[in-house]
Amino acid sequence: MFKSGYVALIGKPNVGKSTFLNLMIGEKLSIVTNKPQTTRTPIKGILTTDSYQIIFIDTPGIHESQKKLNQVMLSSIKSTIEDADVCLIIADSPGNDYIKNYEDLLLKKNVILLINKADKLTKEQIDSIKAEFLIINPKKIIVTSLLRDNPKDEILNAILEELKEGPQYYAEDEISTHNVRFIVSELIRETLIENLSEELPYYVAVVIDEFKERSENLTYIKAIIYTEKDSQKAIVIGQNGSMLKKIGSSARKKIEDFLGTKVYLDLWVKVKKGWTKNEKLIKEFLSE
Ligand SMILES: Nc1nc2c(ncn2[C@@H]2O[C@H](COP(=O)(O)OP(=O)(O)OP(=O)(O)O)[C@@H](O)[C@H]2O)c(=O)[nH]1
Repeated sequence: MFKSGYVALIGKPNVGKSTFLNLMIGEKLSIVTNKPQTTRTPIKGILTTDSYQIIFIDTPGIHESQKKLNQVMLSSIKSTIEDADVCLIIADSPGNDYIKNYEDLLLKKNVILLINKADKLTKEQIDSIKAEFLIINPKKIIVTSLLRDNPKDEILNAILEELKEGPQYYAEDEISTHNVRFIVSELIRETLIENLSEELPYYVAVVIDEFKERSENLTYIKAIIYTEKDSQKAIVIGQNGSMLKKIGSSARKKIEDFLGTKVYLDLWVKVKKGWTKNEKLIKEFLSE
């Protein structure tokens, strides 16, 4: 019997959703950084074997803020939960009040609770996390450290127990339905996050403007970094262009690793005033 289904990854910012996806899929599909809320668009990772196909959807970290940008994220989380066969909630500390907002939706779903970062948690903390999630009645609770342990098989078995017989939705060699351009734009955004101070990355969007395979060994990529204000543009560029140069060289190496070719990366910085408050622009910038 061939099993298949969609698994939604849910959790607060920074709990380890991207680390999880990378562990399960083994490819750098979703960006991993130590700053919260770096995942904006759901990313699908696909795991296919002879007997099952699991499609993971990475949701943006759940956030309480009412800002426009976050409202777009919240509705995307709810629709991801609705469409999912299994909901995998990841928590890394007590304080998960947000779950009450999703109680009705989640009670109708097969929920697996993954308590991550056990390497840093006390027994009391683990118990209080478990207690907080009782209201949504998880089918299974896994306590682990995604970084220290290798819980891939344990998690897979828990997911497979909840999945039903189903078709193979995607070809075996597809690991993501996101196109290469999107992954490249995420690698550039990851580099921006690594290099800029706390706040700024949330006002920055990356759009791939040109993507050309000049030869078998060389890819030309022109990417535009949009900021909200002139002052932010100046920070991204840095003194005499030093910051942009640093970001460009570090992002280029990541993209070369990912594509397996040499890359000519042409980075431009432009100001799009107030884009994080404009729903149309948010959708345009964050779509695949
Ligand atoms: N100590 C410890 N740290 C971990 C573990 N798993 C993940 N981390 C770290 O937690 C941080 C956040 O991990 P991510 O995978 O980016 O988290 P995320 O939930 O995808 O974050 P956003 O996409 O920003 O919401 C990174 O610095 C990880 O290295 C773990 O088991 N133990």
